[in-house]
Amino acid sequence: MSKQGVLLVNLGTPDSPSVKDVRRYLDEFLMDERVIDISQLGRTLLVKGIIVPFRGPKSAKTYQKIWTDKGSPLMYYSEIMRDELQNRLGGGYQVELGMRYQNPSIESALNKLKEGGVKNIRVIALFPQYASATTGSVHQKVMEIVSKWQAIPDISFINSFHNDPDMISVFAENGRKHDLETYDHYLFSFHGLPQRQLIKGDDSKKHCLQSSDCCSVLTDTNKFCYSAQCHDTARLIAESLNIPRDKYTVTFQSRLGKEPWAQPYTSEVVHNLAKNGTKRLLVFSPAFVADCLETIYEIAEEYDLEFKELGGEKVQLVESLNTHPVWIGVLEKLATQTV
Ligand SMILES: C=CC1=C(C)c2cc3[nH]c(cc4nc(cc5[nH]c(cc1n2)c(C)c5CCC(=O)O)C(CCC(=O)O)=C4C)c(C)c3C=C
Ligand SMILES: [Fe+2]
Ligand SMILES: [Fe+2]
Repeated sequence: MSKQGVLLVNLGTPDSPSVKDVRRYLDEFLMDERVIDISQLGRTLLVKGIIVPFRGPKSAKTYQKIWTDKGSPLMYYSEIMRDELQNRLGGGYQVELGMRYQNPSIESALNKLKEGGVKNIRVIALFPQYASATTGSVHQKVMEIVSKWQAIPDISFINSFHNDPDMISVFAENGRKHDLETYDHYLFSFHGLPQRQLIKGDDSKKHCLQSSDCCSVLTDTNKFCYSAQCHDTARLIAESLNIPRDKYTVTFQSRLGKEPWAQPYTSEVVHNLAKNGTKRLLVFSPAFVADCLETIYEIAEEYDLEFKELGGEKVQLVESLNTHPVWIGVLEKLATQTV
């Protein structure tokens, strides 16, 4: 009997923390028209002329700080997710891992599934909240590759899983490991997105960024809004930990460039909280399923340092889903559920 195929896709990471490999990674990543969604000429000048040459060496230094003897955290956690999911699903399934940028490529993972003769493919982009720049880009790439195959099997895509109750419970459990009541305030810091992309993602053109709270409450009409899905994830984690609404803030980090991104910015909120006398800050980062540069370095090191310089005592990162068995159970559910 032929197997069922599962393709897990994460963002990707450089092959090594060398300047050359980081530049190659940034080039592929930022030349994606869904990530920097401006004209081809504008993107080429910006990415190849400015970001890759200048950001490459700076980024390489931060990658060197988080690199371990097992490699990039994003990669090794993703590999364990693949192996653990394969163990859970057993011989009736073939699970492969692809990265949207760099290695292993989505194409190589899809080819393994083709060689394995799978009868169908379930694509799971490892981003809880939908954004065109992440999940959308993964789905486009898969469709581009598979559209060239002679025999195209049944293919299904998971759009998002921002409110999965088991995923929420893992973030909550990881939060509880930190003596919640010893913190003055809690942040839910999500990866940012240019505001332009939020507006573009609203097909109705009636909701995103049209009023003060339109991107902070998830409804039927803005169900694909990245910001609204992030707010929903944060609300669910906060509710399961009994964190009152005035004790937490939803923020967006990792802004690139000068144009406006989803707000408020994590860096500004961290600064304001420190200046207003907040001493201990617990930070969840539920846009990521695995700890990576953006959590291990940006939150746990950079924000912690800046917070302390302004009078705060501690910015504590809550660990990500990583290899938690309940999270692997979520993947199993996403791989087998009827869509
Ligand atoms: C215009 C630029 C970017 C957009 C839009 C963007 C969206 C986006 N990214 C993630 C997840 C991750 N991003 C990571 C790193 C990273 N992101 C950008 C730029 C944009 N991201 C850059 C330039 C980098 C590289 C690092 C740096 O130089 O700062 C990572 C970490 C990868 C790792 O190897 O650890 C993740 C994960 C999401 C979820 C998202 C939109 C929703
Ligand atoms: Fe990013
Ligand atoms: Fe919105």
